[in-house]
Amino acid sequence: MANRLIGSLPKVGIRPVIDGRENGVRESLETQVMDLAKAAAALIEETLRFPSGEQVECVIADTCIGGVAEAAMCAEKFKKEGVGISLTVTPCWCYGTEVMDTDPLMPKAVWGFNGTERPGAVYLAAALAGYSQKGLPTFGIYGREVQDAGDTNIPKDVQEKLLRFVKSGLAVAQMNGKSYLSLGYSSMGIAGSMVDANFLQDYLGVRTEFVESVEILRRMDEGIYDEEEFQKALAWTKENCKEGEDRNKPEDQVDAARKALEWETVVKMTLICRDMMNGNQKLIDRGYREEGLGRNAIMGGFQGQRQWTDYQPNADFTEAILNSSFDWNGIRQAYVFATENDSLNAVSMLFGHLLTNTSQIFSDVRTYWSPEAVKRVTGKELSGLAKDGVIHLINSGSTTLDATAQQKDGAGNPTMKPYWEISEKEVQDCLDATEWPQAIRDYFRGGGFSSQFKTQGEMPVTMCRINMVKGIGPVLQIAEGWTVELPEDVHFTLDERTNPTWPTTWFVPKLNGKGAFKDVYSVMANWGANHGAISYGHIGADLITLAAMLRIPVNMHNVEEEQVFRPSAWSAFGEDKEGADYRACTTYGPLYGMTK
Ligand SMILES: C[C@H](O)[C@@H](O)[C@@H](O)C(=O)CO
Ligand SMILES: [Mn+2]
Repeated sequence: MANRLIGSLPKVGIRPVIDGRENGVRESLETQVMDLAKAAAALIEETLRFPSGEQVECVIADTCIGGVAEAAMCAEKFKKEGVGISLTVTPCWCYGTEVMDTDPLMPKAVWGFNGTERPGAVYLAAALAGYSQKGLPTFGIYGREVQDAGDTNIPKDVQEKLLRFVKSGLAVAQMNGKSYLSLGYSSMGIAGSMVDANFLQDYLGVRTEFVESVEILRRMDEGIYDEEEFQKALAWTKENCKEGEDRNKPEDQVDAARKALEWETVVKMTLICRDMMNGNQKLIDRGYREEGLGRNAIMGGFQGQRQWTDYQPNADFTEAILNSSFDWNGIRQAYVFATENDSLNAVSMLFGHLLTNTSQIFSDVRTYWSPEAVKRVTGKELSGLAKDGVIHLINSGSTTLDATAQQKDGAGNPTMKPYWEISEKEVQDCLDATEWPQAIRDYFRGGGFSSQFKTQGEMPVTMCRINMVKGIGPVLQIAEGWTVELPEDVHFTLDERTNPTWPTTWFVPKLNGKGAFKDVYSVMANWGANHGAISYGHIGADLITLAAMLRIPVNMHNVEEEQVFRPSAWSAFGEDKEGADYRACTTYGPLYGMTK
């Protein structure tokens, strides 16, 4: 599937730099230097893909770069090719500031080959000194073990840093120039839904498209959606989205005709919200060119509660389907679509999506259950990973159906996969593991249908959240952990106490005995907002690298210190990594704008 956003996907520029002394030195190194560049390109292209499924493409400079002229020619080529991040590689001494990449917006790294025949590491240190001196924070990569000259094998520790840098750098480059579609504005006074357009612009290069929810009504009333697709989608929905038990009070329950109307409405809402994000040629063909162009949105948010949901069916179906890796058109890249228009959680979901290529979970961080409290209300002991307590993650709406954990990895473990690895059977299993009870009319007077499931099985996951703090700006918090499956009777009892018609994920954070991670309770007590974005896998180290590129300090994480990979300049801000991170982010400020 092709990238559905306007513009081409960013490429990885590789800069083989070399000692410029001709008549001997340079000639003796040309092959080795270029071979290193090719080895790095091969690793990246063989390993990484975009969320759209497209291959990551590397562009190597036409020549080795021995001086400023070749550096300028390389920069020119990168501009023409749409390069979004740069990786400089070399095994030898080069002339630091003469060959550096001076583009202030380009995430950059330097890999200094650890070999002693030529002083690659000395160049690395000199180059990083230059980048620090010029205010261009750059990642330094240096393998732990000495390699023999001409060895183009990339050691595991170098691979890990190369790929971490490239994944995070490509995430930065993919966000730049795209939009956040804000449908409606503030929801129930949730601070994250008071969309901060300056944050999105200055830190991510993302513009905010504010659209009133009335636009959805206009398009429904005037038929500005693809009728043929609507019929197909409605039939698929009736076939695959089974209504669950109506848990409304009898006096709030509505008849079959009203429910049928609500199903039609929520399916139309899904088509319309998707069209608003990324357009639809069918609308252009019918003369609705402006609507058909879409808003180039890489993420979106639906205000939902209140106003709209006091009047119209809620967007739980829309949010759940858009966030999933499939719909009536088949298996496809997930969208990033937040409920309650929580734009900060949308950004957190987008980070996870761009780093893992998988769909995302949006949850309230709802309840901490201690083993004692569970015992008190269920009579049962928590055990296994859950033995020290669990956190109930649950929110109506925008959790991907992939979070039913019906997809399996090679070893048969529950997982959430990039869409191109998901089978038709797994899609059906995800759908069959989900029911769609009528929305609770106490909350959603206009009705609608909520996705109801529980995450079945243990999966490694990472919950993160961007929080906005006046006086600092954005901060990021990260909690790696696992989903757990509680015994059915325990799950039922706990779930019934809250909103059993919504999707539940039981979460256990990885504890390290320190600070916010000294116990499960402290993780919840230190969570900075009502929402968290949850992604498959332990991706905390990738998130830390990405945050540093964006100059967003990390206020809480449970990633092992040796995995923390930030630009080399961060070490100049002090030995205490957390404080240094804050000082560096404050010093460099947001990538695309100014803080004041
Ligand atoms: C009670 C509110 O209506 C729910 O939506 C609440 O659980 C929230 O999701 C608030 O973030
Ligand atoms: Mn919520």
